[in-house]
Formats: sequence, C-alpha cells, structure tokens
Amino acid sequence: NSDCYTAISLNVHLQALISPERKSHRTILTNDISRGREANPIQCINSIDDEQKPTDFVYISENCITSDLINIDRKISTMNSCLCEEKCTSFNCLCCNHSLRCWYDEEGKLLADFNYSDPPMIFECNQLCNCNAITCNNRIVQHGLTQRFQLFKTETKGWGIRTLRNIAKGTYVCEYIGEVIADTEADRREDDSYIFDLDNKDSESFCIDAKQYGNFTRFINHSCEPNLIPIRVFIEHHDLRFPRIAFFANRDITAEEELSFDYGERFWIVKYKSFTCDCGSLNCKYS
Ligand SMILES: COc1cc2c(NC3CCN(Cc4ccccc4)CC3)nc(NCCCN(C)C)nc2cc1OCCCCCN
Repeated sequence: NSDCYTAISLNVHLQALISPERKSHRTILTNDISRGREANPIQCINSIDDEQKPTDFVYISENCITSDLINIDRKISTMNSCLCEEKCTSFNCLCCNHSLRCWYDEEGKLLADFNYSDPPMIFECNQLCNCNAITCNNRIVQHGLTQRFQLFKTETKGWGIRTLRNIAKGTYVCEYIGEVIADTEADRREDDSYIFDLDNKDSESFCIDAKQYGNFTRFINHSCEPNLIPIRVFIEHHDLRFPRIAFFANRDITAEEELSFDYGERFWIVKYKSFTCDCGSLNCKYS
C-alpha cells in the first residue's frame, strides 16, 4: 500500500543521506567520561547517530548518600577481622571463614567451584585485619578497577559498555556505584531505570540509584544470558543492609564484547509495557 511504499522510499533516501564514511566513522566524544576518577580512562564513542556524550548525571566512583535516613553502621566493634600473619587462607582466616571460604584463587579470580547461580556474600579483609593490605589474597574488590572499558552507542539499546580486553571467567570487573537510598525513597522516584535493589530479608531494605549519581556501570545493559553476575561484598563495614555490588565475569568474555547482567523480574515488570528485551539469547525471558 502507499504508506508502506512511502516508508520504504523514505528509508532509501535517508540511507543515501548517511555518507559511507559516516557509517564506519567512530566519533570519539570524550576520552574519559570519569574525568580521571577511575584507574583507567573510559572513552565514549558514537558511530551510530549524532547523540553527544551523556551529561545528565554526576560521575562518582564511590557510593554516595544524600539523605540522613541512611546511617551505615561503621562501628569497628561490629566488624570481624583476622589475625593472619601472612597470606589469608581459608583455614585459619576469620574473614575467609565469614565468607565460608576465600573464594579468590592465587590470581584473584573466583574459584572454579564458586556457585554463580546462588553466590555467597564475600567478606574481604579490612582495615582492622593483621594481614598485609597489598599481598593478602582476600582483597580484590577493594583494589579497584583493572580492566579497560568503553562507553559506546548501541544499535537499539541506547548507550552500552564493552570491554576492550579479554576477561577470564571469575575476574572482578566493576562495581555498581550510585546513591544509596531507602526503598521507600525508591518508591518515590519517577525514573527508576537505574535502581539496583539491595534486597534484605529483614524489614527495611535499600537500593542503589545510579540515575543522578553513578559510575559507568549505570550504562551496562540487560541480558537474559549475561556475562556478569552481581556479588554482595563487605569491606570497610559489615552492615548487612548495605552490601557493595561487585560484578564478576561468569564466563570468559572476549575483547569488544558488550557487558551485561540480568536486571531481573522487578525491572521487566515495570518496563515490559514500554519495551521488550532484544538480547537475542535462545532463552530470552522478556522478548
Ligand atoms: C525499572 O526497574 C526497576 C524499578 C524499581 C522500582 N521502581 C519503582 C516502581 C514504582 N514507582 C512509583 C512512581 C511512579 C511514578 C512517579 C513516582 C513514583 C517508583 C519506582 N522500585 C524498586 N524498589 C522500590 C521498593 C519496591 N517497593 C515495592 C517497596 N526497585 C526497582 C528496581 C528496578 O530494576 C532493578 C534492576 C535494574 C538495574 C538497572 N541498571
């Protein structure tokens, strides 16, 4: 029919307008979206359209608090620490035993028998431990980022994050950073696209909202077959209401692959009416 013809001919004309070099042209929009706040710069590129780098948020590299409703218990009297002299091994280290065992191998990757589908909480050694803050094996997330990332414009999912290097299964990749809020506050937030729930079995539960304040993980897209899983990690405090969310690779990831994690049901219950999942995986749950 004529509408269809119009749409097709319009598309043909539009494609002709996009010059060939424009299509392959990778426009670098900035060399570091973190402006020096991360160990390595994170470039932002767009080879899809004319959208400029995202500026509608404040880049932070550590979680922040904006309300006095949030009071994280940092008393050192409520913290476990170890008395290890040398390396912390699972057998006599109180911190490793607190995590059931030290789940990091000699190279700082999760052990082969780590349970990726129902992961334990991890208690890293902390400022009160007797072990060496550099050589102790039970200190991975606290040493920060070691991988190289790029913020890029995807074809259909807005911005996304890709790795520029191969990442082996079990490697610590990044932390979900944002504003720590009460779930009652989250219930008042209009744009809930960047909320991460710190679901706590007990009464009050909290969230990390990366909409206004966040790091590059706010741009990581959903997949039903993700290459990252979130692990709850405790380091400088043991207030179980406020775990730090550390993403680890649940399989080998090749350079240039887009990073993803499973946003879970609560995201899709809210967003399914606006858009569906196009992760393309065989057992996609929300398409
Ligand atoms: C869209 O994805 C999510 C939405 C969430 C949400 N949304 C609410 C829905 C009601 N409106 C109400 C409202 C509507 C309009 C205006 C104001 C308020 C306010 C926002 N609330 C809460 N937690 C709040 C506590 C739950 N409550 C039931 C106790 N967690 C959420 C976790 C989500 O993804 C998680 C993974 C995604 C990772 C993203 N990078």
